[in-house]
Amino acid sequence: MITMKDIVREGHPVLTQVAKDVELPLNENDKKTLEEMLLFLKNSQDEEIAQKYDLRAGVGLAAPQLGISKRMMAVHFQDFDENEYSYGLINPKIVSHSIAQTYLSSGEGCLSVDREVPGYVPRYQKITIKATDLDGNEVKLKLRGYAAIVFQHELDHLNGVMFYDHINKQDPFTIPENAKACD
Ligand SMILES: OCN(O)CCCc1ccccc1
Ligand code: NI
Repeated sequence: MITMKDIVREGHPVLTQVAKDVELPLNENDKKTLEEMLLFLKNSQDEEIAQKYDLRAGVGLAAPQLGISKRMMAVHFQDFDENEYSYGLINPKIVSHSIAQTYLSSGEGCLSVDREVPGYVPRYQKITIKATDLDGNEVKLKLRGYAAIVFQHELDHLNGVMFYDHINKQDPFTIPENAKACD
């Protein structure tokens, strides 16, 4: 099972590389990795398992965070309206997005960053994503608010972008242009 020792931390070059497309159909190895990533997220949100294995709770994970520079990501979370999102996605891409932006007033963190980096992280308020899921099906997801934020955080990892790259250097808490807080 994946534990925190498998997660690379900032400074590792894989986190700033652009990950490569995954060959389809998914080979057994990539499929197993993506299933393990989804299981890690579920484990990290289970109080007992997280405590037993000292897991930091995560709502998403991208393959580069395991040192695997491939365009695969997993998400497992409920948004503020209790919609459930639990996916292993391959070669995800944003096919459209709003002009309007959003951000979490609490800022963001990252399992690959062992420090607080304060500041608002501006993100598109609405995005439409196309990807292939673990069963090999084409999925098209229309996301907004918190769900849009989580998916964009993971997609950034596939492009070697960290959440703090978006924080305004002059004033980390300046309200991003045409943005409304998500929470
Ligand atoms: O890449 C996943 N990760 O480092 C875990 C935290 C994910 C995350 C945290 C705050 C807002 C959006 C997404
Ligand atoms: Ni992250």
